[in-house]
Amino acid sequence: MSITLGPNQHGKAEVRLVKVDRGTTGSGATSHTIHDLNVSTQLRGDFEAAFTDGDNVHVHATDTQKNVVYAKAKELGVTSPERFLLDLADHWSAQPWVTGSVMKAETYSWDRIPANEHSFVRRGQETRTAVVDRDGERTFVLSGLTDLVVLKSTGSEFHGFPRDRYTTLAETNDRILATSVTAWWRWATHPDDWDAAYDKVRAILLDTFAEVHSLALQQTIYEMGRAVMEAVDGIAEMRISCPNKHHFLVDLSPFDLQNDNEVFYAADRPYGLIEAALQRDGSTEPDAWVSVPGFA
Ligand SMILES: O=c1[nH]c(=O)c2[nH]c(=O)[nH]c2[nH]1
Repeated sequence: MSITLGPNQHGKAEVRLVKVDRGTTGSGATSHTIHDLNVSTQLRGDFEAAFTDGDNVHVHATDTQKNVVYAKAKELGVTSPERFLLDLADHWSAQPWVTGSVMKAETYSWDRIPANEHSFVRRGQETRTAVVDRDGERTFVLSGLTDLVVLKSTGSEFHGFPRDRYTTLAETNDRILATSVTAWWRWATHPDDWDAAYDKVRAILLDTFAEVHSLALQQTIYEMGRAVMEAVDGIAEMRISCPNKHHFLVDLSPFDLQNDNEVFYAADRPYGLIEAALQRDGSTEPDAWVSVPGFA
């Protein structure tokens, strides 16, 4: 009996690429565009020996394939996913032993937050939530939202934190700030129009995220909650939970390319998790929060 190797391929799956185009508008303001892709590459060709003999002489390492995604984003830009995938396919067709490739991309769409030219909300992501908890005479109403994914491509810094022998994080005065907001707010008095109230809170959360020049996600969260509670009297308390969706600048120097804050690796884990409760006049109703998961 002989066993033969059939079709095979190798590549890098789910390369999370964020490319920021920092163009300018007619008014001279800088208008950013986000290209947010999840790219997977596969190569086919004369690669049997790696499978049958462990001979890697022909293998284009999947790590190299990942690097090509980031380097081509810088060299050629990302105009459309199709154009970008064709560019990747062209690159690999020109390499030895490659006879074919499969390049795939998922693209995530972002809508601009009207407040400025560099803040975005991910399209069609969020869920509106509500809890009514009645116990005898008492009724608590919580409104909320989850998975409100927002990103700003500038206007965020993080520095001044303590350093010791375990600290490696570089200080930055210009980073991407991205998070997925989960927020709850407790009503002390009920609004006349629940839907309008929800829209108002959502809009304030987005505008504040966009407008606050952030020195930490902590500060942004607090300002978002504060702005809502200052604008909407009936809200007595808020709880906000935000993962810090880290975007790491890709080091393109090994490829003799400069990365001017343009090409990022969007890490999905681990992530920072920043949470805060805000109270009007320092008062809280702990019983109201029992059925809301995830907050300390
Ligand atoms: O906004 C931030 N807050 C932190 O507490 C923190 N910690 C970290 O590593 N990066 C950040 N960013």
